[in-house]
Amino acid sequence: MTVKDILDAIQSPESTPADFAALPLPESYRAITVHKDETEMFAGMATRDKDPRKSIHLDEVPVPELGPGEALVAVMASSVNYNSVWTSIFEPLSTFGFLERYGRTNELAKRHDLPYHIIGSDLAGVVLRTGPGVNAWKPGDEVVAHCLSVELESSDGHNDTMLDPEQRIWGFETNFGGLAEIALVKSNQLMPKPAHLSWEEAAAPGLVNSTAYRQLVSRNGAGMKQGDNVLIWGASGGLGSYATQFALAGGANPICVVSSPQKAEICRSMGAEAIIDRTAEGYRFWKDETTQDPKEWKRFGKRIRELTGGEDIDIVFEHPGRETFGASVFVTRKGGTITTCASTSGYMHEYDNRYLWMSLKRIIGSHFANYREAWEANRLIAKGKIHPTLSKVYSLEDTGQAAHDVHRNAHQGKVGVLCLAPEEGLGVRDEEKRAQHIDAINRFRNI
Ligand SMILES: C/C=C/C(=O)SCCNC(=O)CCNC(=O)[C@H](O)C(C)(C)COP(=O)(O)OP(=O)(O)OC[C@H]1O[C@@H](n2cnc3c(N)ncnc32)[C@H](O)[C@@H]1OP(=O)(O)O
Ligand SMILES: NC(=O)C1=CN([C@@H]2O[C@H](COP(=O)(O)OP(=O)(O)OC[C@H]3O[C@@H](n4cnc5c(N)ncnc54)[C@H](OP(=O)(O)O)[C@@H]3O)[C@@H](O)[C@H]2O)C=CC1
Repeated sequence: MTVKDILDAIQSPESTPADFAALPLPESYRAITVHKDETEMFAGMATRDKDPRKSIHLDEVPVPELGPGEALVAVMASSVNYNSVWTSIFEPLSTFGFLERYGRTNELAKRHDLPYHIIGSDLAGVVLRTGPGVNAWKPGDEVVAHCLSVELESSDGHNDTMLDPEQRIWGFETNFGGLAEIALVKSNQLMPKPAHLSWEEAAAPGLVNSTAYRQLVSRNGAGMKQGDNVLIWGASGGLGSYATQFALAGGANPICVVSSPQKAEICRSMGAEAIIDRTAEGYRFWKDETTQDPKEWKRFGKRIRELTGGEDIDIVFEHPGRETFGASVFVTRKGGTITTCASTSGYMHEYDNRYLWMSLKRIIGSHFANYREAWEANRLIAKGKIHPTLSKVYSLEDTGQAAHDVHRNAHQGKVGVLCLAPEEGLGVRDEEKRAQHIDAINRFRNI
């Protein structure tokens, strides 16, 4: 039995759940990994020069043992998230520390502590096997998986599953991730695959869409409302391309920040009107490595007022971090919210706290999404209210190049990876709904 037999079953319209259940599992499969004995390979290099193509490998690995409440999924497609870039450059920490820590928690979790880390936090595919106690899913189900892995043995996470003390991001803080032909997930990560999308389109939104949903829309995040002015950094990037759609769909007014005319054009085609090209306008929020320039914050704020008819920002959708955070706090209106989920340009932020307390602003930390938020975010994709922003699609072999593109900010929207799927465009089950949304689905393709 090989993965080829699994693919044949998936591609045959006659396959039944019983056929999938009867398929023997292969002994091994191909997976994208980083290696524990290479964690020092970039020591001393500048972040920008660390090259994921050197640290990312395609290996043949054994199929992991299946535990209670878990599922093995045949992965048709996955996508590149920035967390895989962080893993591949071993910043801010080597992710092997996460696997070791997880491995110490219980007997079954020891499986995750290996000398290789199979990365990837998105997938679209087909359930192969479910472990004891799984009733909601069965072999043959077409699924996507969100990346929240929780144990839920502590009451801390019972109201909001992101608050579980054993909260981990699958494929980043756990092993057996989605950039592979087979993945191991907890069955509570599974959600129905949107029927009008191909495998690679369905695999693209998961992580960033759910994150943007919590950070911007959910009451656990900024709780955006109609008419809000929302400043969106990287508005055509992974997170930003979904934040922009949520702002537009929710009756808010996105002020999109991008770094090229081409990216400005994509935002315009999504329906945004207020767009700032940060490269063309040359903002330099830092005079040097240690000194910010409040005059530049003001110039940026003035530009926002020009675009909004004199209004300031209700919500900042933050993730660049150190480079932009001082400006983000400054341009927020009295009582407004800065919501942050990352620090791509540096995590030691500096801002003028007088503008925060005197104007009663709030900073909200946000991370991925709880079970329910991830489900709601996927539901919006399935309903055709929010669309994938897939631009380019790579083969599993070329994942290193795909991660390199994202690291260098040479990509648009989301970058997809074909795992078992032999070509793009497969897996669409609802052609009628697809036809209704085809322009939006293809908006980011091949740009
Ligand atoms: C969905 C996608 C998401 C993304 O893409 S996010 C971007 C990628 N992710 C990242 O870059 C995040 C990477 N993660 C990290 O950098 C680290 O993960 C953290 C900095 C978040 C945490 O580091 P840690 O080493 O896990 O935690 P500590 O708090 O620095 O150290 C743990 C020790 O500190 C003790 N401690 C914790 N809180 C307190 C306290 N309040 N008072 C005193 N001690 C405390 C603990 O007990 C423990 O101790 P003991 O080492 O002895 O076991
Ligand atoms: N905590 C969480 O749950 C999550 C955190 N993240 C983190 O969020 C960050 C962004 O992820 P994602 O959106 O997928 O990445 P992308 O690279 O796809 O998009 C980020 C965009 O931000 C803009 N940007 C990058 N650097 C700067 C800068 N110095 N100043 C201003 N704008 C900048 C760029 O757009 P442009 O050049 O057009 O301005 C870029 O396209 C990563 O660090 C990631 O790890 C992501 C998802 C979930």
